[in-house]
Amino acid sequence: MRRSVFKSPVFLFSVVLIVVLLNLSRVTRYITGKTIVPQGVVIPISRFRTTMSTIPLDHPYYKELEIASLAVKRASVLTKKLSDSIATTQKSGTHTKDDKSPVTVGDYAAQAIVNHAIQLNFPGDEIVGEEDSDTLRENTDEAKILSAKILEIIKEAEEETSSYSDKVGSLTNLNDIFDSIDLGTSQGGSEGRIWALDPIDGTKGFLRGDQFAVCLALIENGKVVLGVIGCPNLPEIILSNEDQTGVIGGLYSAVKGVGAFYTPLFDSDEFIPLADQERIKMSTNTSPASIKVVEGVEKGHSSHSTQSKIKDILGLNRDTVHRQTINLDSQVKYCVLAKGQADIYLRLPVSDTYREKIWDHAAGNVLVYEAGGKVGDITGTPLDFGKGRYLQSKGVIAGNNEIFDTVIKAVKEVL
Ligand SMILES: Nc1ncnc2c1ncn2[C@@H]1O[C@H](COP(=O)(O)O)[C@@H](OP(=O)(O)O)[C@H]1O
Ligand SMILES: [Mg+2]
Ligand SMILES: [Mg+2]
Ligand SMILES: [Mg+2]
Repeated sequence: MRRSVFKSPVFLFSVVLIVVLLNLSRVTRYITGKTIVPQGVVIPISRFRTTMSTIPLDHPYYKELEIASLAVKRASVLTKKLSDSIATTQKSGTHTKDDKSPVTVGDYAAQAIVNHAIQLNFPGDEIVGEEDSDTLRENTDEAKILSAKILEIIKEAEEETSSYSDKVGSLTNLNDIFDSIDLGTSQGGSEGRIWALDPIDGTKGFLRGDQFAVCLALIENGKVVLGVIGCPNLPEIILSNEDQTGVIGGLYSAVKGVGAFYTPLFDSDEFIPLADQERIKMSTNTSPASIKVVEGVEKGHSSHSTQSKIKDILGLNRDTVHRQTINLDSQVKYCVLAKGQADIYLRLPVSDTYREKIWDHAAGNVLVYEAGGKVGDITGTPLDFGKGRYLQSKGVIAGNNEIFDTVIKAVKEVL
């Protein structure tokens, strides 16, 4: 009997050869750990994955995102260490500013690190930063103690994150540190590229050992186009004030037109491209029985009594409202919202004259919009980041797209 052509060695060899050729890139990757793309260029696997994903490597602001993420990560490593030994920071590392608000060695050191990275990579850009070095340059014992501590903690953080020094640089003496802090004096405005930096947002939370965030945004011609928020103490899952679990430390990023993303903050000592991060989305919940509201902790920063009235009008039950309210310091509130773990953020003004600072909201703003939500002032008007160092509006309200208008209606009813 004639042997079937399908069983001939030549045929079987040809089939194996075709399969191998079709999977050449996989086979090469298996053997060498590298990937060969058709042009014969060898690139690392993580970059290959990014190229193949829906988010291209050449997405807008890729380099800005990489530098911002590394700088925020280094500042987060530094502030997390201080936060874990908060008793020492409280005692000798804190100064009270003229407006009676606290500033710590962590705020100064984080601002120096991030400003330095921006200047090194984007020397033509301006920076609106919260802090300045005036107090540190004074000839006092307090200034000397604070400055020595700042130099020490910056050196420590740089050593721990030395793998990214080629990208974000390093600071080795106090003069350079003071000059770097003072790069943050831009008056803001509606033209050009301006970074907004809050080196520690929620300093009061930081000093309690609670939530705080390192917040950096890029504003272009008055519009926020990129935001990176390092949340060193934030658990991955926030269900209520009592129920919070999962990995501690999150990095939240958004690029206008690309999306909003989450990745653990301390897992990796390199920049994770967005394609390898988790895309995050706002909720669509509008049910009064299950919606969650995020608010600040400090009663001096937002009116908790006005917020209670708004929750009443929205139909939250008085017996369960405490379980539906999550109190968190800093811009971590925007992160929890963007991740779909809460539906509304209420920040009702305590005074008629207070104007919010752009660095307190810029990064969170683009994060919420890119996750599919809205942010406005108490009238629902979008926040204008092109008016200088301050917003010229009152309060902040944010929510998912479905609920936002209803919340604004309730706010108007109460005010
Ligand atoms: N009267 C006030 N109303 C609203 N925000 C205020 C305020 N006084 C201070 N803040 C701001 O509230 C921020 C903290 O927000 P939250 O209360 O949501 O944690 C502070 O940021 P810093 O901690 O960076 O100084 C500070 O800028
Ligand atoms: Mg402050
Ligand atoms: Mg702040
Ligand atoms: Mg701050």
